[in-house]
Amino acid sequence: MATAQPHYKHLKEKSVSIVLAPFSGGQGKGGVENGPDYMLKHGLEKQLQELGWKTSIKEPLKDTNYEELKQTATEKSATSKTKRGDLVGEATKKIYNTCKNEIGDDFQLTIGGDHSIAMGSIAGLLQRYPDAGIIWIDAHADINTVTTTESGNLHGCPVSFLMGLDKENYPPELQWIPNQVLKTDKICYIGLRDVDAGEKKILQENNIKAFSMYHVDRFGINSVVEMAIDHVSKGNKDCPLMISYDVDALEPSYVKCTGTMVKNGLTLREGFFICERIAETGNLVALDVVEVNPELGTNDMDILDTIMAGCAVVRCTMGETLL
Ligand SMILES: NC(=[NH2+])NCCC[C@H](N)C(=O)O
Ligand SMILES: [Mn+2]
Ligand SMILES: [Mn+2]
Repeated sequence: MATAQPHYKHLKEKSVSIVLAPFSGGQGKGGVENGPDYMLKHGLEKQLQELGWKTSIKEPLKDTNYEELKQTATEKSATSKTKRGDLVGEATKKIYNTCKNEIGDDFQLTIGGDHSIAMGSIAGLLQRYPDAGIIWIDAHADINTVTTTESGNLHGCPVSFLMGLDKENYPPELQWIPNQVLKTDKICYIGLRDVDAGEKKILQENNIKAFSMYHVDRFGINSVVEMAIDHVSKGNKDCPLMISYDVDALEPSYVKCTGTMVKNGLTLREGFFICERIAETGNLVALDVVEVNPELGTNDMDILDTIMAGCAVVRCTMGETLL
């Protein structure tokens, strides 16, 4: 049976802005800033053109060398428990401004970088599509607050900052995030399996919808994706949708080059199916692909596997279907 070619009903034409976010300051490991470069070298732009997309590249971080700054940055700023708030604040604000002001009617494709960059991409997207639903694919909930974080790494916190949780304790550099730009009932997780105790409490107290690996096994990936779409769409069949995709959601035997691997993840097919099914709704307007870290590979095969998985996530989201 042939699947209909996905369409993108909110876009005027099949045109994509590829926002490069080569940033690693949201966590401690170097190399994740090279994710965009590797994915482009692997032919991502051409792959999109072959799927019928007009492409253009945006580089919000071009004028600053964040890697150099990261070397010299003090691990913790005096005002906050979280690390490198100054760098993360500055980088995500630039990504935000690009996503808010420079995408027009294009599809917004942001390539990380660590997951802290989603503060910029999601806040920016929600300025253009205030009702958009966010489907967050990840082994982690990334909803720690300044108070709950154990690692101090801001890539473990973007969701809480977007929701305005624990706002009194934000590092000053992250005060730019529009207050409560993301509503607690407009996000749904798939793939969770490593959630900190403080995060579990936040998820429960705020009634945030989450499908862990248990739910994927219990209901099957098809039902889980359906429930996720329904939850964030709130009965609107034309609700714009965004996927924020952390490649560590996938089973690490296929995706080894990522900074916080967790075993027992989604199979590649489950991981791709999520994107294909959401694309089929015609409501997709944006995607993040984050946490591809080519430097963590011990051999070329491992690196290639991870890059290929990242590129395949993009293609499945942007119209590649099995006919
Ligand atoms: N985007 C990620 N890979 N996040 C991992 C977060 C891990 C842990 N929960 C922390 O807050 O440090
Ligand atoms: Mn993760
Ligand atoms: Mn993540």
